[in-house]
Amino acid sequence: MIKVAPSLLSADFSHLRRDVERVEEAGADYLHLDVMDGHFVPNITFGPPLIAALRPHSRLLFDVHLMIEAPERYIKDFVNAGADLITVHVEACRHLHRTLTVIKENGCRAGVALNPATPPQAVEYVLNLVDLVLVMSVNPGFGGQSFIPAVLPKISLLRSWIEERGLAVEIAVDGGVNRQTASLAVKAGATVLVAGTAVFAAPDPRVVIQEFKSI
Ligand SMILES: O=C(CO)[C@@H](O)[C@H](O)COP(=O)(O)O
Ligand SMILES: [Fe+2]
Repeated sequence: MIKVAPSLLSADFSHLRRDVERVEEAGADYLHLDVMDGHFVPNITFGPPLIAALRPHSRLLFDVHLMIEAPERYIKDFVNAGADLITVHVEACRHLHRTLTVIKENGCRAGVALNPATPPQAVEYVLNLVDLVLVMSVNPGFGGQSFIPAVLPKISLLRSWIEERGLAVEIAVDGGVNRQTASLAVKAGATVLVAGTAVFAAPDPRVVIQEFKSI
């Protein structure tokens, strides 16, 4: 069954609680929280206080996508804020194995993200440590960009490694996910669809979420 993770980046920032409740009622599985620091990516969003403020109002799995340099400095803050899954970028971690271990030791699920130009081999030796691999299908930093189809073979290769090793690792695809690209990503082996614009700009998010879940 495909899981859907609406990205809060495309919500109405003056009505965040309302929008979170809306996607939860519409059948979302995760709430995808894009944290950006203005260094790793050219944009700044929000941090632990906002996540902590939303936490009491939702039972969704809080999926925190850290687009920040040296994320190991902030793992505890995001755990305390209520993250259930913390995903770090392979490009932002000097000691990826250690950072993923720290996330797990803090009782959180661990994810690792790959930019479009990063080869899948970059996560080959940590696949046994993670719960999720996040394949970026846009260059991170902004919502509303177009899906880069060149990442599809990367999803397929990761899926084959996961199957060969008998691991229970989700593959999420993030960026430019809409009706067409969602099908391509699922065919390639993705099991989690992150979507901002497609969900929050839709007249009825429920229709989109249910469509994605039934692919
Ligand atoms: O991490 C990111 C962007 O860096 C994503 O989570 C986007 O927020 C997805 O937005 P859409 O491409 O679906 O509008
Ligand atoms: Fe994201």
